[in-house]
Amino acid sequence: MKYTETKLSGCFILEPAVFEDERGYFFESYNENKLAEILGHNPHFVQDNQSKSQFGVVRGLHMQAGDHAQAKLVRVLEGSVLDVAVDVRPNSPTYGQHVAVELSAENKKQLFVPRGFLHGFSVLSEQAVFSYKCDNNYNKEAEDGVHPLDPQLAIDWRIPVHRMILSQKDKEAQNFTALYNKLK
Ligand SMILES: Cc1cn([C@H]2C[C@H](O)[C@@H](COP(=O)(O)OP(=O)(O)O[C@H]3O[C@@H](C)C(=O)[C@@H](O)[C@H]3O)O2)c(=O)[nH]c1=O
Repeated sequence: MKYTETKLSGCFILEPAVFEDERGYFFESYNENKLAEILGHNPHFVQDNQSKSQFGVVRGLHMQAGDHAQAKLVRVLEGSVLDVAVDVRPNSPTYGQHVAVELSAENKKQLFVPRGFLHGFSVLSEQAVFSYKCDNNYNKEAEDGVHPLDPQLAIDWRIPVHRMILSQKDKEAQNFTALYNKLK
């Protein structure tokens, strides 16, 4: 497995070794020991999620607060997405910075998003099936987020604004300053 730490400490791009032969391919989509070696700690994943979305969908930016914070190991089973992680760890030197990585069924890349990050993705292909592991359970009351088009974050989702499809919750999400004031 190849891996690269992004400019945001603890946030890693993983590239599993893919074995191809006349039947197709094989790869380890998750290996606890290898991941623990890369991260230097062993996240205990307790929930797997899967969603399907059409072109232009932007899901995010989401997080769960406090004791309900979640680290996520994310990948794409069908299509391609631009996956975005924003560092909102209060004392982090890269606070407010983000990384954006194209994840696809084709490139089989994964992103490990630590606790204390906002996370979201946009769908670049006609459809995309997105899959992720979480190290803490879903808790509706602990959900928090920031509008994906927040001007301070200035994320290029690589989708024309008039084609973006957002949930009602995401359309109504607070701005980055409001989250900052809550977390500080
Ligand atoms: C996230 C989640 C949602 N749900 C329910 C609540 C709601 O009725 C329905 C759809 O939820 P949402 O609109 O929040 O789904 P979605 O916008 O896909 O939310 C997800 O976005 C990505 C970017 C993330 O990082 C995830 O952690 C999660 O926040 O599914 C669960 O039952 N369990 C869960 O873990």
